[in-house]
This record gives sequence, C-alpha cells and structure tokens, in this order.
Amino acid sequence: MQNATHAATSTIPSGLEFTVKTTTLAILAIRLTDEQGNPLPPGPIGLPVVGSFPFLTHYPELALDYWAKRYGPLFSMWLGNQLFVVISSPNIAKDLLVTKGAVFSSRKDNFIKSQTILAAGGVTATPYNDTWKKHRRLGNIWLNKGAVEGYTDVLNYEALDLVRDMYNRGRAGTMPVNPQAHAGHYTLNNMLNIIFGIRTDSMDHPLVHQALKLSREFMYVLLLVWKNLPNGKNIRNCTGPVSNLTDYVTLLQYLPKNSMIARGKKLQSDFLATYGRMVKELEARLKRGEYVTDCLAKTLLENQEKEGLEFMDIAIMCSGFMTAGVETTASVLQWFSALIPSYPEIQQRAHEELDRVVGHDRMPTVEDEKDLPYIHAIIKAGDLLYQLSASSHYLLQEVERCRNPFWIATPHYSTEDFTYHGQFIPKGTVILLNSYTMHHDPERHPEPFSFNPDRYINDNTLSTESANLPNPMERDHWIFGAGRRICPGMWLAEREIFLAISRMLWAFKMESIPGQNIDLKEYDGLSGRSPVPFTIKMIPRHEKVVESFNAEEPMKHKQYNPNSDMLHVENEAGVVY
Ligand code: HEM
Repeated sequence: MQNATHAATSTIPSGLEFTVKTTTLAILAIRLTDEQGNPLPPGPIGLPVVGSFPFLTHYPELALDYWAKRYGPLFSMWLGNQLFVVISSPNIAKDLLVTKGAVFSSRKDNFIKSQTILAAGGVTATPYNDTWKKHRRLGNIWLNKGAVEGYTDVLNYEALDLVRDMYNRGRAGTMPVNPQAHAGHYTLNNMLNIIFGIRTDSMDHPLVHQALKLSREFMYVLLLVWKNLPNGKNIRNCTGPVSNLTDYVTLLQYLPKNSMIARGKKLQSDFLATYGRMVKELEARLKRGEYVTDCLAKTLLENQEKEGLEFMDIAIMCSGFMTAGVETTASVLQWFSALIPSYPEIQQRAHEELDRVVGHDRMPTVEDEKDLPYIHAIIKAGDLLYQLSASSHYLLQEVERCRNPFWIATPHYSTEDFTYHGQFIPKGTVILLNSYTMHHDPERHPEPFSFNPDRYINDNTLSTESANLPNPMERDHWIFGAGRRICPGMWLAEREIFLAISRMLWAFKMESIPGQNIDLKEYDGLSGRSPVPFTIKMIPRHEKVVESFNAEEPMKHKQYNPNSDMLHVENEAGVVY
C-alpha cells in the first residue's frame, strides 16, 4: 500500500482531484477481503477523504470506547488513506501482538513523527527490522533489570532530591507546591544520568526548561489535536497516532505552508542542537582521554564502529529515549499527586503501612517494596492512578489503571496479511491498543470508574512480571503496551515511580488547598496525559524528614558499567551540566 501511495504522489495534480485520487488509490491498494472472502473487521464508515479523523480530535479514547462497544473488541476505521484496526480485549491483544508478533510488530513510517522528526530511528519509530533489533539491544544494556539494579542508588538519590526540593520550595508545608514541575525535574534527571551521565542541580536550570519543552512538543500525546490551554493558547500535538492528518492525507505533505511539517523539522533540529550537541561533547571528552561517567551515550560511542552506528543514529536514539523516558513517568507521578489529596483514607492507610514497615528513621528503598503491598496496589490502581507499594505497592497499581497517560499507546503496524477468526487484517494496517476500554472492562475490573487500590491488594507482581503472565486477563494493566515492542523502559519506570511515590508518602501528608479545585477530568494534552496545572500542600509528617535529606551523598553516584558488568564509584560523579 505504501508503494502505491507514493507512486500516486510523484507528480502533483491539483487540489481535491489529487486528494481523492491518492486516497482512493491507497484504499484500493489495500485488499478489503482475503482470498476466502473474509471481510475487514466492522467499524465506522467515516467521512470522505478524512475518514474518522474528525471524531478523534478530542478525547479520542471515548470515541474508540464507543465504537468498541458498538462494533466489538476488534474493529476497523480509516483515517485519511490509512486503515486502522483497534484491539479492545486482552485476549486479542495477546493473540495478535504477542503470539503473532512476527506480523504485528512494525511501526508505520509516519510522515511527521517518523520521517521528519526521528529519521525512522530512536527505536520507537524504527520499523521491525535488523536496525530496530540492534538499537533495541543496545538500549537494553541500560534498561534491563540488571542494569537498573546497578544504578538504583542514582535513582535513590534523585528521589531523595525530589522530596527535599518539595520540602524546601513548599517551605516545610506552609506554601503551595506544584508537583508537576518537580516530577518533570525528577524524571529528567534520571534520564540525564542514564543517557549522558549528568544531572541538573535545580529545576530552574535552563536545560530543564529546554528538555521538558522538547519532550512536550514531541510527546506522543494521544489525545488531542487542538487544545485550549489555560493561558488562552491553542496548541496542536503533532506526533500522536490519531492527532495529525498530515500523516494520513498525502496531499497535505506537499502544502508549501504546512505548519505541522515546519514544527516537525524544527523539532528535529532542536533535538540535534540539544542532545546531538551533548553527544558531540561527550565524544570530544572521550577523545581527549577525559573521564566520562558510564552512560548510554558513552556505550553507543564506544561501540560506534563495531555496531556500524552513524552520528545520527546515536543522536536520535538519545533524543528518542530522553522523550520516551521523561514525560511518561512524570505523568504517572503527576496523576498520583493530583488524585491522592482526594482520598485521605487511602493516604492514611499508606502512611500506616509505611510507618509499620519502614518507620521514621529512614526513607523507603526498593528492598521495601515487597513488604508494602498497599502502596504497590495504589500504583497499579493509578494506572488506574499509575503504580505505588504492597499497601504502598497496592496503591500504585490503581493509579496506573485509572490514569494511563497513553490510552492509545504507540501503534503497531502489520507487515503481512492475517485473518483472525474470520476478520481480515491486511498487510499495512495500523494496530491500536485501546487500553481505555480494556482498563474499564467491568468483568476484569468491577466498578471500573472507582479508584480502589484494594482491587490489587493480592497482586504482588511488578508490571514487568505481570506482562508475562500466560493469561492476559490476569495482567494488571496495559500502560506499557504489548508484544515485541513493549516498553523497554518498564523496569526503570517502575522503580522510579515506586521510589518517588513511596518517599513522597513517607515524608508528606498531601492535601488540597481550600478553594482550589484539582480537576481530575481535564488533562493537559501537551504532555501525554497529564493533569492540568494544580498546586497542593505537602506537609512534613515527622521531624525525621529533614534529617533524611543528608542520608545520601550527591557526589558519589554509582554508575552501572555495562562493559565490566561491575559497580564502581565514579570519581567525577554528579557532573552538573
Ligand atoms: C510510566 C512510564 C512509561 C510508560 C507508560 C511507557 C509506555 C510505553 C508504551 C505504551 C510504549 C509502546 C509499546 C508498544 O508499542 O506496544 C513504549 C515504548 C517505548 N518506551 Fe516507554 N513508557 C514509559 C517509560 C519509559 C522509559 C523510562 C523509557 C526509557 C528510555 C522508555 C522507553 C521506551 C522506548 C525506547 C520505546 C519504544 C520501544 C520500541 O518501539 O521497540 N519508556 N513505552
């Protein structure tokens, strides 16, 4: 289909005639039945040329949920000239994305996100091929379980710094705190440590502003096309799977003044100016024989020749990881901070668990997670919130179920024809995982719209473990996607979220500010799915909170050394960029 579309656009006829021609050609190039006459999955017809696009501009997950109820757990729709198939059931997700992973694991070569911004790289935009396998393998050196365990003390330190900063800026609970800014700084510092071996010492550092701006601009914000922001500005997201018509109506790619293309080009050059420059600087330091903290960029540069990597591969991979790892994890923490003040009884239970298991003399660590089932459940529920510990573990899980920042995840793309129970899915179909419907299935999650960590109280799996359960109906939630493209940052993200949430709960009573409503329904579409700006009070719970700030040394970050597979204490640690 791809070829037919491109052939049709090699000369540019005028206006509507061209659009109709290319769209028709692209649709005709997709077979609408298989050889046995099995049809496409049923679905909405949509409008001429643009298909179902206009119905997905605001809260697309609600439109998908409506269609899933009307057409069933596997339905199809057209966006411009692109066929989409939407999966809304755990069993189908497993059958297609896991069992038939060889067919359903590619990515569409989207004009804006893949071609213009990421040059078909960064792992997330790379088609299912040997380059993807190589880049994912290299990325995994820094993201696998052993690697994350190796640099847990870096994460520990950043989680301590997060709590300290909240305490200081909140003037010991007397002033409002904006948890969103703190969450962004925390996840950014973690990613800077892992990718470039550096950190920033303050939320006000210019790199923080620049990096968060880039993440938000890029973010595969799935939900919105146009958004009225509180400051009165209209912002349009350009990389979400259903947010950008330029990807699906070929004519728009030839418009001389297409603002989406201009934004895409600018974003790539901003990525290169920010992260590409850091790669270059690191390379120069290595060439000068200077000490460089172990990090992903160093691993890539040292293996550049052996792995056949171009500078662009490295720069885009680092940029892709910086965006994939910052706003996602931050969003979970933001939803947790927005939700928890409304549930004092849940917070009270989490505090009791922390006091019983950890006490006041030290902050919780990852070793405590297994003994904090309620916090664990809160986190999973927040996916419903995103995920906390066993009482704490339990609380976290509910956050993740409820507030998945990526209801539609990153779409997969099929590379062969496949017929599933009499429904034909042609090669070249975009596959969406409709986690909103899956997370609100009353059979799997009774009373699906209530935030109830108790639903996860007996689930002691990490999400990384839960994703491998043989029965997909038992999986905790689907926020990390599925199959061969499942998020490789899961180990890291889970650990970051646990440390941040358990420590915030350990240190603070989190309260809303009288007269200030926290809007849990609306969201800021610029950063995946984050709550709209809000402030809360973070009141220190005991006198040991301040003492704990000196428990860890900032200048002794241990870094995982993927070459020697050993830990060492770096001698130039905590490089402040
Ligand atoms: C709570 C935090 C996070 C969430 C909810 C999340 C979610 C996702 C989802 C839904 C996908 C697509 C999976 C699929 O195609 O089936 C994905 C892919 C990816 N994520 Fe994450 N992610 C998170 C954190 C991270 C972190 C910390 C990193 C670290 C670098 C990361 C790196 C990536 C990469 C590189 C991909 C592309 C994988 C590929 O295409 O093969 N993510 N993530």
